[in-house]
Amino acid sequence: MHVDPKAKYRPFPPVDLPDRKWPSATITQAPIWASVDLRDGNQALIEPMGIQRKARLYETLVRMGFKEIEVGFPAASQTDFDFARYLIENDMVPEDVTLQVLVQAREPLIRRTFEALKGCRRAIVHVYNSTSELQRRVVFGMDRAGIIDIARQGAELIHSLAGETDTDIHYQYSPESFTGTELDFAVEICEAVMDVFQPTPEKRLILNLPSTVEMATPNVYADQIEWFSRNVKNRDSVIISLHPHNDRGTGVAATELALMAGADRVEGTLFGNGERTGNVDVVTLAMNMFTQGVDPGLDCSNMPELVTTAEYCNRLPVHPRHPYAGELVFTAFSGSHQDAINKGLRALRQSNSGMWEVPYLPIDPTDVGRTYEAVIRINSQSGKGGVAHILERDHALQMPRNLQVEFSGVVQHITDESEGEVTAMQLWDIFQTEYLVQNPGDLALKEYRTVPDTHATDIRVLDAVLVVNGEEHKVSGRGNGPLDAFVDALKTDLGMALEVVNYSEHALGTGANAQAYAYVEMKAEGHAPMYGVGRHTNIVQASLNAILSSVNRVRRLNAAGCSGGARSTQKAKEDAQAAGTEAAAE
Ligand SMILES: CC(=O)SCCNC(=O)CCNC(=O)[C@H](O)C(C)(C)COP(=O)(O)OP(=O)(O)OC[C@H]1O[C@@H](n2cnc3c(N)ncnc32)[C@H](O)[C@@H]1OP(=O)(O)O
Ligand SMILES: CC(C)C(=O)C(=O)O
Repeated sequence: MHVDPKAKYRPFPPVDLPDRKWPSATITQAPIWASVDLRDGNQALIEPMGIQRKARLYETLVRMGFKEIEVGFPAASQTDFDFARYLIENDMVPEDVTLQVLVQAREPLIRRTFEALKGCRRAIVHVYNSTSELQRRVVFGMDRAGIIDIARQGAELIHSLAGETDTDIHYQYSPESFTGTELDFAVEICEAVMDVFQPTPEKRLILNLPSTVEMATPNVYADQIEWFSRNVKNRDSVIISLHPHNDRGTGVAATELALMAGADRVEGTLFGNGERTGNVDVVTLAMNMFTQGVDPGLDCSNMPELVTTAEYCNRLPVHPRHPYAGELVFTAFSGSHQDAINKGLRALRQSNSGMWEVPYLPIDPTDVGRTYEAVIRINSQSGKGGVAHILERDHALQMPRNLQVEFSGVVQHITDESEGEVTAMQLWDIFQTEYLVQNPGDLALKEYRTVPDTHATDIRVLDAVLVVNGEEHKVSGRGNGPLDAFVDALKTDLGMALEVVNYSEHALGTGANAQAYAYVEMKAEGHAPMYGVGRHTNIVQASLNAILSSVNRVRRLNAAGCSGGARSTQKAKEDAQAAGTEAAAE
């Protein structure tokens, strides 16, 4: 059924603020943060937290550096009441942390809230009532004056109870559904509440302007906040607080623009848990500041622990793509990204500027307690850079470029067929199978010796014993060095034209037992150049092994009836078996 959106929804009217200032502002300092995980986050859960889960989350919030924490709605549920008591009676509120509690502007609920706070050193009592045109009409059936009366009466009772307690009470008022409230009315009702609480620059009233439902583009929220901030009286006696939700998926953007518009404080939750699409995600906000060089004043350096705690307490998962926190957000599967990351990380190691500059990695994963290990992962979208990165990282291989190209073709063939990921361990297995491990029918070098040629001073003779399928035979060749002589010996033995196209080597570690790797690119008759890789404590033997590795790969292809360049040995065998040939046989 087609729904005509024009017939059902109307556009949000713009705010009349032609000289708006916020578009030119930048965020240069962190706001006052208030966590509402234990209240707004909790009230939206399928299974609300009990005391034990609340306590675990509370302790995490304190460790992160939150100084204001809304711990519940004590008049609404016994658990929330008991939790406030638990924190107070067990002296779990650090000197610099203030507990905040929410209450509707209703007398019995307010009285019960003050009971929950008995013995608390300092607290923020947060009172709210809905002010939007829609709620006035359909929920409360009241005009503006009636709604102001609810707020004023609630504030008066709170003010009077605050005078009777030893707790240092701070006040917070929310014109709930602020984004759906006419701005002049929002100012009017807030000023009515200010008249009751009489805030001063020394003891400011928190005016929390919630985007209870996100109803418009983020710039509209910023306009609303700038308009309010300019028009409310005694601006220096109020703290303008944001409480954004995320219905349009732009809660973070709206918050950032509203901070540019002059807000002082932000209420939100870890990873954006909360009603419907959630409250604004304070972790993303904090990390967005961090990555602009602004200290957010919230410690997110152990992100895995924050994720584990949030998932445990909320019994909801954090999405693998969640900014800064998701399992996959520091991972690249695609080839060109891997290549750029690999080059960026190398350039970073060589630079000493200290500035983070790696393509596709907006932040250093170690800043949030993640490692580089999982940055590059391999599937069919991956290229040579990623493959080379993992083999260098885990096995210190310095693969020449052509070998990278060749081997990534082998890997891609496998990942294309499996449609899955190849782990770092599997990648190493594939590499070993392709280049380092003996297959049935492969030639192995048992021993060799070189002696100077009696006829020419610059020529050496190499005699070697090769083993194939357990049987030994001798080969001999001449050349201007051991490699050359070994290739000569193999040409004669196999009756095959062979030529070394490229050669490189490197040591792995230092000392007498250090291994060396040799990489030899060989051209065999009827085949594209193919690499061989050899490993040994003796560099000459490593090179000879590399030559044999390449020759063996050619022989496997020949046995499978194939010619060409990089192909998986496994695949060649499968093809051969399918064709009724015994690939591995001599
Ligand atoms: C946007 C937000 O997140 S606001 C926070 C919302 N959180 C919660 O609601 C979770 C906890 N709430 C509760 O457990 C319950 O709603 C309670 C215990 C607080 C109240 O329960 P009940 O007394 O059964 O009231 P219920 O919530 O069903 O009804 C609301 C009544 O309070 C009135 N009301 C609602 N909000 C307010 C308010 N902020 N101030 C004054 N009156 C209010 C409504 O108009 C309605 O009045 P009516 O009975 O005359 O129609
Ligand atoms: C009580 C208020 C601040 C609230 O939770 C909201 O508007 O979302």
